[in-house]
Amino acid sequence: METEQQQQLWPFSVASVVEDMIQENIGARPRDVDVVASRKAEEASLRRYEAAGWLRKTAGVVGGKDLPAEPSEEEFRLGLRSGIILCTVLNKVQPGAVPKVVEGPGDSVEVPDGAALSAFQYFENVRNFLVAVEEMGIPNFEASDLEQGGKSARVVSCILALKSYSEWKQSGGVGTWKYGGNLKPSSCGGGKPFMRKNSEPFTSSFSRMSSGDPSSSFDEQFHDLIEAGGASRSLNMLVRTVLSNRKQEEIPNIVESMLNKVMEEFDRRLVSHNEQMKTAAKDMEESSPGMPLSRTSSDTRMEEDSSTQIKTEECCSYEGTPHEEPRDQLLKQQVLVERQQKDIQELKLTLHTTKEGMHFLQMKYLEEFNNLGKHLHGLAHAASGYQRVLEENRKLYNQVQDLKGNIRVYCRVRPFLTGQPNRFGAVDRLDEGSITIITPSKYGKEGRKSFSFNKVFGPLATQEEVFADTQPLIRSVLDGYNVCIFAYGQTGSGKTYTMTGPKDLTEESLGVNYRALSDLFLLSDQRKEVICYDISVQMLEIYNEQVRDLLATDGLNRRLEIRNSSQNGINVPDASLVSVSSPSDVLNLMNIGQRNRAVGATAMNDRSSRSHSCLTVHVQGRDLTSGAVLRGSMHLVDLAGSERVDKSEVTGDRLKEAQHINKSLSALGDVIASLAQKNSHVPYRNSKLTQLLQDSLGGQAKTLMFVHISPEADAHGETISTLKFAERVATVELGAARVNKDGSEVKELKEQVASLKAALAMKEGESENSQHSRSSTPERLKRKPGFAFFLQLA
Ligand SMILES: Nc1ncnc2c1ncn2[C@@H]1O[C@H](COP(=O)(O)OP(=O)(O)OP(=O)(O)O)[C@@H](O)[C@H]1O
Repeated sequence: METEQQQQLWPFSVASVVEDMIQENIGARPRDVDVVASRKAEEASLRRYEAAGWLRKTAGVVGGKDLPAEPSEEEFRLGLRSGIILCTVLNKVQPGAVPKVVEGPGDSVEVPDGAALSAFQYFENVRNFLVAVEEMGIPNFEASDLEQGGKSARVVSCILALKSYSEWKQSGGVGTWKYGGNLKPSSCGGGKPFMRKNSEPFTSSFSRMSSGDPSSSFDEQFHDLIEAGGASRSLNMLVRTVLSNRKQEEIPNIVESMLNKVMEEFDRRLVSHNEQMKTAAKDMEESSPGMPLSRTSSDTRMEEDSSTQIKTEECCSYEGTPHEEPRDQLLKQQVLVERQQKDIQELKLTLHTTKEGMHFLQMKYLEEFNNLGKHLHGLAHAASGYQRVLEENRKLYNQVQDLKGNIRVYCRVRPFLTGQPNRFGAVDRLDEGSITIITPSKYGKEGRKSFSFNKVFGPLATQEEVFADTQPLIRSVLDGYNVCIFAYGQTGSGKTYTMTGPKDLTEESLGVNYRALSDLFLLSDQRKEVICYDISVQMLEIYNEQVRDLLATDGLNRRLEIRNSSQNGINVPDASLVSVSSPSDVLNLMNIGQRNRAVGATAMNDRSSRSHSCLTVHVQGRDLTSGAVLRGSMHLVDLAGSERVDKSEVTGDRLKEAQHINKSLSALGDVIASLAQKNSHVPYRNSKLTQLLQDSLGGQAKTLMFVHISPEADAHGETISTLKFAERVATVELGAARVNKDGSEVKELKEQVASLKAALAMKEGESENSQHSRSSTPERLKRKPGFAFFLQLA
């Protein structure tokens, strides 16, 4: 029972430790045991035959008995049991060593009572022999070795030692006789041949075992020892095999060292086991902090119990001498079992508490998970709400843009160019929303004509101011709307300046194109957490009603087809589409495009363009939350010069170019006017220009046109025709905007009435000071607000 409990508590047993130790330190392995045993048996036989042969030769026929030449162990033992042969031989070697040999009944000797000599009488022979041999310093044996089950090997050793002594003596007996070079007769006297060092408790106990019962052999004692520790028979065999290989006199030291190693190993394993127990207990405590585990005390008890168990085990296994009362041992075992049971109960309780703790924690986690889930749900709801608000915001923003008018026309007056004579200007007056042009009179009297726009920019307006009204539309592009920005005007009126900038660009002089794209990249970057944008660019030219790719790198000037209503908003799929990620990318592309643009000389401006150029920016945004895709585009169109062509001046190619330009500009005007009037039919197909921009004009699209005016007086004609074109577009749209803007309509009407009154009053004054009115400085114009309304209404 003790052994079972030990095995339950400890992951090893005394037997396993001994077995491991023997295998590790002595090197005997179970599979070697058979080989070793048979070799040993063979050697033992040979030694026995040698001893028997020498005895036969020396003693001859003694007492009617003779030893077989090659006796078995049993025959050998029986032959010598009477001690007669032994004493006879000894007396021959050392005459008088055994003064009186008790003879056995033989042919020549009559036993008086007819019975065999008693065992006691024979024992006298053996004892006399052993005493004599001992006195001679020859290793002897136990009398019991001649009995059944005794060890004949020691008897053989003794006889062979005697033989060696005899030979030494026969050879003259010079020097000190030594048997095998390791016999120390003096240390083996007193009938206690197995003296051991007594340095440790365990070895002392073993010594006591050895000396306490002389009749018990080492093997029996060791067997007992191992059995007490729960050893198996195989272990016993293993130890026997290891020891039988040794000389008798070596065995005590071997056993001692072996057992020392066993003890060391046992201690080492106990320490490591205790460490493991401690670590496991620590892990348990860490896994359930705050639990009422009285672990420290439990641990301490465990350690105490462990040490108790070590002591008990030592006691039972090694100190269990025959002197110790079995009752005490039983009591100790009972105490041990009780303690272990108590510990098991405690462990069970701890386990139960831990389980409950875990259950509690599980419930708590579940509750927290649920709360988190609710939070997450709320957040998701809020996020979708935020998305809805964003979407709403987008719509409202673009509605505001709509209210401002989907088609907006701005007028920009170029300053007088440096070096040009500052002749009488064509512009009589301009204010924020209108411009008045001096019209040459048929009858020599000047007239005035005024035009209204969403905004009028004077000669001093900066590029930044001009762009300011364009800026809101950039956001619309990112919201998925299409935007068209046109620069309209006669050659040299400043179209390229507005759209691109002057030849030598500075930060201030950067045109609408660059600024629009800069804003586009800036806004897309600001939204990158919400929407991921891809921005790519195409640059096309329409020259003589043919569409060409200005970014073509193969040098081929292919004519491209326009395909409307494409899925991805790209109407000219064969044109180069270049992905861009910064304004400078776009600037480089614009430079390439500009170089490729067809430029022809005209009488008015040697670098004026006779083609429409269109920089198209395609924007595709993917909402990172919903995955929804938005597509918007922005066309930045630098139109060809709008001047009328005097057939007498240009012919041939120039004339052809001019006709195409006029036709396409007129088609553009028709389309915009139709859209503004919300006509059911919009004549997109009348020109390549309107075809190209079909998807970006009308509907939700926003159109912005910069109408450019040259201030020179000799540009009267062109200016008037330009303004008429612009007026056609702008007036319709402005009217529509007024009707649409319900809230502001009354206010605007009131303003109109006020302006009308003011204009009437001024008209009266003007007729009086007609001379003064000829001056056309902007300052003067600005002093007369409302004049534009008057003229427009007139
Ligand atoms: N607002 C302005 N301020 C200063 N200079 C200007 C302005 N507008 C135009 N210019 C200058 O006037 C000249 C003609 O302008 P620009 O080339 O832009 O005209 P355009 O209408 O594009 O002509 P074309 O139709 O031939 O391309 C250029 O030298 C330009 O730098």
